[in-house]
Amino acid sequence: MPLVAIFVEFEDVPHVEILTLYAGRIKACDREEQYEDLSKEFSSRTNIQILRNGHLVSRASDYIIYSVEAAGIGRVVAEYGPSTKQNAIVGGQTSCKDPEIKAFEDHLPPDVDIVSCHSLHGPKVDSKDQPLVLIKHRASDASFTKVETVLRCLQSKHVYLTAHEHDRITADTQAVTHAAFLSMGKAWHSSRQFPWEGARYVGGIENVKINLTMRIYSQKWHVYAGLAILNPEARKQINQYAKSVTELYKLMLGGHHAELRERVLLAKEKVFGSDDSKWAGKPLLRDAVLDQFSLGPRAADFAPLPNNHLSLLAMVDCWSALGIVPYDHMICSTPLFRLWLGVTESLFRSPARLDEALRVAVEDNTFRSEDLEFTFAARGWAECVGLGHFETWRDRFVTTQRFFEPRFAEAIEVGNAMVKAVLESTKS
Ligand SMILES: NC(=O)C1=CN([C@@H]2O[C@H](COP(=O)(O)OP(=O)(O)OC[C@H]3O[C@@H](n4cnc5c(N)ncnc54)[C@H](OP(=O)(O)O)[C@@H]3O)[C@@H](O)[C@H]2O)C=CC1
Ligand SMILES: O=C(O)C(=O)Cc1ccc(O)cc1
Repeated sequence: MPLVAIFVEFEDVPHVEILTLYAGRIKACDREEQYEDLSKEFSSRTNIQILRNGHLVSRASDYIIYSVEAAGIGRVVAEYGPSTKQNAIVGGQTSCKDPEIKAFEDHLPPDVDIVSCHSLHGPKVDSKDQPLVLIKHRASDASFTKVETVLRCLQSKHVYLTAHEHDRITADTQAVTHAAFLSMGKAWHSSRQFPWEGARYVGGIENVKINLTMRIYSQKWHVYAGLAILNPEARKQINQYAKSVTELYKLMLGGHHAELRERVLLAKEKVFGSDDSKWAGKPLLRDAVLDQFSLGPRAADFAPLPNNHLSLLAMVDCWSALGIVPYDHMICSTPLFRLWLGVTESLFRSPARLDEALRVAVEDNTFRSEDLEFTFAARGWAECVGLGHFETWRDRFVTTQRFFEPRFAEAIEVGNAMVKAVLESTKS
């Protein structure tokens, strides 16, 4: 069965793996001006035919995947959708399904089936065993089976959801997780520091914060903007995260240790259970694994500076306020979310670590200004998402991206190695 993709920058992102892994015939296109370059690039791939535009791809293909910027899906489907071959199957790989499904419903002929998908992992992660969401929105069983047969080349774990369930879960997992990392990056940028050059950010938890922040900022802004701004479920989550950060920071500033402790422990109980029953049998992450992936140099006897872990305390406070139990979403979680939950867990699992963070939060003024920058950053992202301002979102992202850019080559390598090692070590 011919498979078609309308996208494409041929980078190592999940949907592009289909081009590598699927052995059947594929027709693909990018924008028309990319035609010559793409044709040259794929000239040696006998099963892949590059066409000039989406009309030519659509009219000749049985299964079409739209893999374009989420914000552009309406425009692109409006253009090519009416050219879809009779009785074909159409799907999308965008990170937010609400606009995608709307575009299909608005612009595809009624005889066309709709089955969407979403690979829940980013670049340089082997698609094998990672979650792949499949959405049988308007399709016969036979069409759905065809899609599963094609996508089986990814060797991912198929997760069956509706579009609405998909958006709700990815708002809880991806959007709010990204908000935390985007805020860390912005705060470090505002303080003009590469965190791995300072003593505060040493050790396993800090390596995760730094490496994942670099991973996000080294990618394309539209992926993160799309899943935050276009997902109708995401706004509330991102807003709550900013609110949690602000309120905890105020308690810290005011020296309200008892109140802060009570609030954090209550959140811990709601999220992790009163008898810690929500933890898995073993920790999601092990310090020994994380400790290896430092971007900065480390002397053997180097002691990390105390850290109140505002970003992690706020995460649990946010989950608690929204009634989110993150473990419920493991079946369709991204590696990034699992790592973030893992470091949160490692702080909250250890009463001594948590007590120390709460003590530092109130008694230690060393990092007040950095935490203030982090609070501003979280509020800034939330406001931007709330207003739905794509351009402001892009500018906020790109200026910080530029700041870190000289360090990306090294950071991406270390970050990829960390994600790979953690995925290996958590296989069971
Ligand atoms: N990056 C990731 O890790 C993941 C991304 N996704 C989702 O997949 C989608 C694509 O993301 P990604 O591949 O990273 O982004 P890219 O920017 O690399 O790919 C989108 C491509 O679509 C092309 N395009 C835009 N309009 C048209 C058109 N009219 N006809 C043909 N091609 C067109 C763009 O061209 P041009 O650049 O010239 O505008 C671009 O090459 C997004 O919705 C993203 O949210 C899903 C899972 C993971
Ligand atoms: O793991 C993450 O959250 C990532 O950042 C990578 C990513 C980005 C967009 C997607 O739609 C899916 C995965």
